[in-house]
Amino acid sequence: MHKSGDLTPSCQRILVDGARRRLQKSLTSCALLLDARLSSANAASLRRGDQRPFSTLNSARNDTHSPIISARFANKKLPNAIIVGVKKGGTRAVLEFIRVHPDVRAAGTETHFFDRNYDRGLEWYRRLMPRTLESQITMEKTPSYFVTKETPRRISAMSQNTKLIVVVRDPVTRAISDYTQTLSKTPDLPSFQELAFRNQCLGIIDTSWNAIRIGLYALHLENWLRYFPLAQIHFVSGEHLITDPAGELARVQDFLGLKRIVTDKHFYFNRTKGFPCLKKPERSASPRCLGKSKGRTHVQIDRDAIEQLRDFYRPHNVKFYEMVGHDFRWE
Ligand SMILES: Nc1ncnc2c1ncn2[C@@H]1O[C@H](COP(=O)(O)OS(=O)(=O)O)[C@@H](OP(=O)(O)O)[C@H]1O
Repeated sequence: MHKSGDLTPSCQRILVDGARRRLQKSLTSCALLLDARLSSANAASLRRGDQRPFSTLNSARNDTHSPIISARFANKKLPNAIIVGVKKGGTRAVLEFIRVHPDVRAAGTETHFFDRNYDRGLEWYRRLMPRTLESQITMEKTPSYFVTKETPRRISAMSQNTKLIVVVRDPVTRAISDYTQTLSKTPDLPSFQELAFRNQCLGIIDTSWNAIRIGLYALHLENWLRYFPLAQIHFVSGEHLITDPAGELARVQDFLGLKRIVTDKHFYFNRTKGFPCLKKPERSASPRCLGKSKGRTHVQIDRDAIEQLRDFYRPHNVKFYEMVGHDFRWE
């Protein structure tokens, strides 16, 4: 056996590093084993219908398990900020752009926790989140939240401090984008006009059609303001997001209390795509644009129908501008 005094400093370092690696390895396998045991215990508890809030479950764990386990579990946090809408507003772009920031980690897929999966409980939701350091914020995006009646109350029950981001876009263009997406999945869909109007000659809009209803931003916002102050909701212009992504991202970073790290240096305009793209997305060194379903060519809608929709939305838009204190200029 060596005595450390017999060895040169570089040999000592090699021995220390080796010991540290072995220790690290055995701690990791120990933690993985316990992690697996806890996962199955937790799955059993969820099968039993254990719907206790996360804080209760977590503190129960902390009572009985080692600091290694607490650390492993503590690093999946419930989101601090959520992009709650609007569908086809540019929500994917905002999430992909903001997650370039080193202090942001995000769930990749839409969780639909607060609208479709609420019964699964907060622990299920937390598990969908990425692991984060204490200094990092956790985010997710599910655009349907903005128009789901129960969502504001449910998010405020999780945390009244949750920061909310809404990407808004001209409701007429948004409706056409929404229709274009549905048509791509359902080719025998009735025409846009058939769905948008109860009576096109009389200019009567069918507000029960989701593609129309989602664009009534003032109406939906009223519901959010019952649970959150306006200052806790940040609105991104879907139009500016395309023409000036760095400008919009600067405001998003300010709102989230982050240093402005995502800047114009992160974007380039891809002429083939016709949209701004990232030079270096999260965890990748090569440039990337959003997928084919983002930035589709829209179905052509006749001018009269568009004018009628503009007339319909105008008072709703004005009300929305007044509520948020910003004119988005959808004319
Ligand atoms: N950089 C960049 N690249 C591609 N697309 C961009 C970008 N910025 C904003 N957009 C706009 O995002 C629209 C899709 O919005 P969402 O991501 O919210 O759609 S979804 O609700 O998640 O389906 C999508 O709508 P369509 O153009 O109608 O396809 C885009 O206009």
